[in-house]
Amino acid sequence: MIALRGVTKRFGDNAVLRGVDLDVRPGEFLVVLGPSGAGKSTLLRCMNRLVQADGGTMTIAGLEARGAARATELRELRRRVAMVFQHHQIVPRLSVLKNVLSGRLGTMAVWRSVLQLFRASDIALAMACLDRVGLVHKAASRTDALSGGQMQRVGIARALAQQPQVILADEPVASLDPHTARQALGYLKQACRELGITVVCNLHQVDYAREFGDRIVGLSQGRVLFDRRPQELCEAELEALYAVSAAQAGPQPIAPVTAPMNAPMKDLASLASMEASAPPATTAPTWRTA
Ligand SMILES: Nc1ncnc2c1ncn2[C@@H]1O[C@H](COP(=O)(O)OP(=O)(O)OP(=O)(O)O)[C@@H](O)[C@H]1O
Repeated sequence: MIALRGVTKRFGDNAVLRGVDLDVRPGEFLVVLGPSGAGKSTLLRCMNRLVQADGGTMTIAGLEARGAARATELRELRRRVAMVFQHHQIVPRLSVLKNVLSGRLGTMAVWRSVLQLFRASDIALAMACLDRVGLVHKAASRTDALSGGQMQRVGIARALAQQPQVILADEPVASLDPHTARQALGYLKQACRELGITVVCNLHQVDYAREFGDRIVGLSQGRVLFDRRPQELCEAELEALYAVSAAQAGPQPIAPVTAPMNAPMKDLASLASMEASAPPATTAPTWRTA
């Protein structure tokens, strides 16, 4: 489902990804562990083209990366690959249902999405996704009336509403208490098991990685340090993974992320325009239907 070969990315002098090779099978739940600054978020953003990789090849959900991306190819990628973010990126003033429905925008004509003319089948699907995360009873509530854990479940329901082949989850439980974190990861894992969705999930918590991951990859300084099944992962490898960052122990400024998905979304119309917009033309790879 996902095959990365020699993926590189640098920001100025900072070589963030230094030749990442990675294979993820369909329906697998892969956890990426690594110290702060290892390049975990950058890796996910390269995978769905929020950030342009400089080099290497990527095949994700049947789309192959070579050359510059066209808007239609990017739109197809965004349809097949959903994102779940640490801060959910949902629209607080909208209802829970409308937030989940925004996961359908990539499948709609732009004029329909601007007018928010959702089909009855989209609404039924969104309700089914809310049911999956135990939030049907909140469908009509304003999203800003929910708890952090519930908001993250809305984010997961929105990703599911996209009917994606792949979900990329970037530290989805970093702001949640242990109980709600396990609950959210449980819903993602369930999507893997029951719907066959492939999940790549960045985490900081080794315990959760062992509990939920089918495989755990350690990323350090932009390279894969290990690739293990949870039961194979040993303490020495974990120590090596985090020793690098301890040795570096200096302030590491996190530059502002320029990708639009990281900015708060104002309304569904802005979501629609995001879906339709292409990234700036660069020398980076394009997506082709395989
Ligand atoms: N848009 C950007 N412009 C410049 N540098 C960036 C940008 N995005 C990330 N970086 C840099 O890339 C490096 C890796 O950042 P990234 O967020 O991918 O790491 P991470 O492993 O996800 O860290 P964390 O666990 O703290 O989120 C950092 O040094 C960061 O400052």
